[in-house]
Amino acid sequence: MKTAASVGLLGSAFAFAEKVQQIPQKPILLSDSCPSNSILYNGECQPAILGAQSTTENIQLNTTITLEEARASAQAHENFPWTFLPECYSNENQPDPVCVFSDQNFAGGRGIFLITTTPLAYQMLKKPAFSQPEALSRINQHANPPFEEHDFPSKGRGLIANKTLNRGDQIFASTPLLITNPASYNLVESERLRLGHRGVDTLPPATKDLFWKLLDHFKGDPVEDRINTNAFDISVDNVQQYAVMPEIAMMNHDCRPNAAYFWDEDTLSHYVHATQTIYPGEEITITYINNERKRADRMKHLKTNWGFDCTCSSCAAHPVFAAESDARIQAIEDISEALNDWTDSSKATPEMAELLLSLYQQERLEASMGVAYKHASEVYSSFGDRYNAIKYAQLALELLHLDRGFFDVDIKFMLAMAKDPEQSWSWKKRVGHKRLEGESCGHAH
Ligand SMILES: C[S@@+](CC[C@H](N)C(=O)[O-])C[C@H]1O[C@@H](n2cnc3c(N)ncnc32)[C@H](O)[C@@H]1O
Repeated sequence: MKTAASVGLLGSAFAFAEKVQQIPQKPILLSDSCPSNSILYNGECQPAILGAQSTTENIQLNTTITLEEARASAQAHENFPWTFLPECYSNENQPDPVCVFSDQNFAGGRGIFLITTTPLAYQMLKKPAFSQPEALSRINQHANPPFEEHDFPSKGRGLIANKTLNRGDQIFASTPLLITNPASYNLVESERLRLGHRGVDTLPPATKDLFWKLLDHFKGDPVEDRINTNAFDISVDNVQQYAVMPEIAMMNHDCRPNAAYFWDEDTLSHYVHATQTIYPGEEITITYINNERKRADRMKHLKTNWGFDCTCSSCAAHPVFAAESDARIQAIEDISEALNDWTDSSKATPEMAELLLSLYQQERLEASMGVAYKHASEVYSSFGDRYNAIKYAQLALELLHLDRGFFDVDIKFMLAMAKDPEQSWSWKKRVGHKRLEGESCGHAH
């Protein structure tokens, strides 16, 4: 199940933008030992920003310089990490300036721009994605993709498989064209938009084309609209941000998807893998939402946050089938809760976990089954059943990796479980618990 902290399509940022108050500015002040408009980097004060002090009515654009001048200024400073002198804005609501930092050399020349504060931008430079270019050797390999673009009448462009994909096959792994910090919504709208436009202007030409090819669903400002339609919710150093990867932005939503994605903070990359067999001609889909909820709730969420009427098969199902599906979703929630009960009065049994797995499969929720396998592994462990605990830990590991990435905490637990269930905190925790009549014994075998 996707949590609030995991990656997901943006949507909510659009709603958030509407609520932000726009208030007058304050002069930019930087808080290190360097003079204003500079930053301590590599032991030297370097020009960090090209400042513009704002007012609600009027941005003082006369303080800005052309892109070529910004490039020349950046080049004039040895070891300056950005291709252009960053442009920044601040105000009372956002005293820490928000700037556009652009690096055209990032990811072998694909480029990237960050709209964020100076400390966070420089923090990002420490990631292997920036500091060890070889960390990206498996990323952005988009030659001979296993899919083709296709136009769907009800939902626009999407991707269809052009070869059989098996569970675990990588569909792509991409770095973002841009990462933007929600703090930018504290700026007055015209400044926020200006940073976005400036950022796009700084991208290398081929990457800029990828940006302009993106869908603008809401038909507002052309840059912000493309960000709102296509951005994913990501986390960098525990700060929630939004990122646009043009490849995954071509994938449509399905409440019962056949692919899953995760964000890897070290490589600043977004991975997409098949979670089941996908045959040539089938659309490759992801979910934009937590899809373990009832149909009306899913449809409302997609309409409110993404502005579209979901047309996937589980949204379009006959009311009778939709009601059966909703009942299974309710059962998934109830059983998961029962399996999570580790008190002495817990009613959890391995049979319950088997039912949970069956419900996930019946609901075609394979992409998020990792958590169900984890429940199964733990409940078998709690009754001292070593081999079933290992079997389900192995299955959990595969699916959790595909859905949550390399460093998820449950992955660590399942790795340990697969190795030695006897060392798990859950081992034999429920041995001796009463099981319902007709069920097999609750003792270790
Ligand atoms: C990230 S884009 C996906 C690619 C998009 N179809 C395109 O042509 O570029 C998200 C947009 O695709 C459309 N879309 C995605 N999934 C859909 C679905 N299941 N039903 C209807 N529209 C969908 C909506 O317009 C949504 O705002």
